[in-house]
Amino acid sequence: MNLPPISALHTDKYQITMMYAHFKNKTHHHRRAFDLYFRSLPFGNGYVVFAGLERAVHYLENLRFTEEDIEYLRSMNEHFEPEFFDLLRSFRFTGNIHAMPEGTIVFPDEPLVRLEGTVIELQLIETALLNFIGYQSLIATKAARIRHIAKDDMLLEFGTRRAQEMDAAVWGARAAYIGGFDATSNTLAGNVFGIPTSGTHSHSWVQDFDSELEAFRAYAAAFPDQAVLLVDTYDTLKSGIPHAIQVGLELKQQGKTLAGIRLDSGDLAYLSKKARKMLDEAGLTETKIVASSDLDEFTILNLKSQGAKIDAWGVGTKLITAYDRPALGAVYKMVSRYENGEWKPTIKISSNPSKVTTPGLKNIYRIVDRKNGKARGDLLTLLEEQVDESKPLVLFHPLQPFRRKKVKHFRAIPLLQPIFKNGERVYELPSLDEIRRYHQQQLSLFWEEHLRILNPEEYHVDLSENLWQTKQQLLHDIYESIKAENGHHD
Ligand SMILES: Nc1ncnc2c1ncn2[C@@H]1O[C@H](COP(=O)(O)OP(=O)(O)OP(=O)(O)O)[C@@H](O)[C@H]1O
Ligand SMILES: O=P(O)(O)OC[C@H]1O[C@H](OP(=O)(O)OP(=O)(O)O)[C@H](O)[C@@H]1O
Ligand SMILES: O=C(O)c1cccnc1
Repeated sequence: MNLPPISALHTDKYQITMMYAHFKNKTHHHRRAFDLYFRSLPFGNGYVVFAGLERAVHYLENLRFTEEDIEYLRSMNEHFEPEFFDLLRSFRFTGNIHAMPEGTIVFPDEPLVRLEGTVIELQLIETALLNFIGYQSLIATKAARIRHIAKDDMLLEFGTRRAQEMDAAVWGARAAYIGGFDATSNTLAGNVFGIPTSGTHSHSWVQDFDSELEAFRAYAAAFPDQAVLLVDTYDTLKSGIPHAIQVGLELKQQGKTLAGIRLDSGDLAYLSKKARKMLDEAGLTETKIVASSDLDEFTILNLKSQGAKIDAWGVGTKLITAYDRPALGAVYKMVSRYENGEWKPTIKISSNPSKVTTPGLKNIYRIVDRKNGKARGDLLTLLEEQVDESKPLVLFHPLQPFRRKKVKHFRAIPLLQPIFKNGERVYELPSLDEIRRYHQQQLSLFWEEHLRILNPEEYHVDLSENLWQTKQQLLHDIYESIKAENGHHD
């Protein structure tokens, strides 16, 4: 894979201003820890498919300020002193990162990435990591929803022309593949990531000839055995399908097969049923029916319920733009400060209890029932805690701690993997096909109740007793200190 390096300037200006203010304050080397996570599930789905790590790794491994970047920053603000630029010249990512492998099924408020490092490096990279992971996870999740409905049908990603620019098309194609699509129409994504590609032809091919039949013949001559003919340019039932059948029969005489037809407008259920019947009656039983036209998981579900005879679905706009939820809303919050030789948890308080951060360096375990192999819940713990699999585990809802359940005979599977240690990558990036397989294995851990696309059952992410106590103590200490300060002022 040959990807261009990503500029260190791919960040928000406030990261640079904070870096400078830390430099002036002589606190730039202070060590901090952050968590990257999201707070609410997109599309009404029951889970998110984690994606974006590979791009994040590539970014972090190559993160440098070039002389040109430095020149630009010099022109940006007259306060920046030359010694700050020396710091940027020697800048390298030196931190520790743990993250979920791509393809993992993840839930709100779980650290998807846990980072430790100097405060300035962790500030600098926040924006890019949220950018990559937020978008790619969103598309992988949308793709997984569509896969859930399509079952074993072929799914083709057609979104590039409607995507929010080039990176979204290319990395979106990769995310869609992770989420379960079979192929992409984007040949760059095919080349860079090794994703299978697929292509039919457009209406312009048909318009380019004096007749539809001539157009179909010419296309089939170029790709005997692979041609998928678009049948809706003029009249699907009266012209497109009969012409495709004529070409299919001509191919048959040469010992070849018309691979498929594509329906791109009209009543896809009605037309596909008619088309299947016409093709079968002509003896073209192997010719597949591809459909496209503003599809998403709901339309596909509906078409299937109408008995549509569609073998392959081409999905563009609504997948690649995450049409019904254009951002995951991932966040990156400081969770701990290293002071006087130890980590001290920090918290961000909000009037909305679900937005109060969970402090400290944490691990996350998937609690899996040993008998049926199904996940019972995820458990966030403090880093130093061990989960003892030989004893019953009490899980409770962090916002409603009186709701408790006891779990026995379980495995506690740690989800965060070491990715960088002191700036060195310690993680071997899996191949895309390994990621896809891992994603499928992940899905098999969950009951269908959590996987259905409409009103899924909530999957629980709980805090260990110790972590919950730490959070309550910190909240208590902060409110006490605010009270004390207000007392002084009164
Ligand atoms: N049987 C069906 N049931 C439910 N939705 C359908 C059915 N057939 C097609 N659709 C969907 O209805 C929408 C029709 O889109 P639209 O009104 O733009 O017309 P079109 O048939 O695509 O024609 P054109 O491309 O010529 O504008 C698409 O989202 C398509 O996927
Ligand atoms: O509907 P989407 O899910 O976004 O899928 C992509 C659409 O892009 C193409 O149409 P377009 O009109 O751009 O080109 P065409 O001339 O090939 O029909 C294709 O025929 C699909 O309808
Ligand atoms: O191959 C196709 O049919 C295709 C590709 C991209 C967009 N629409 C259709």
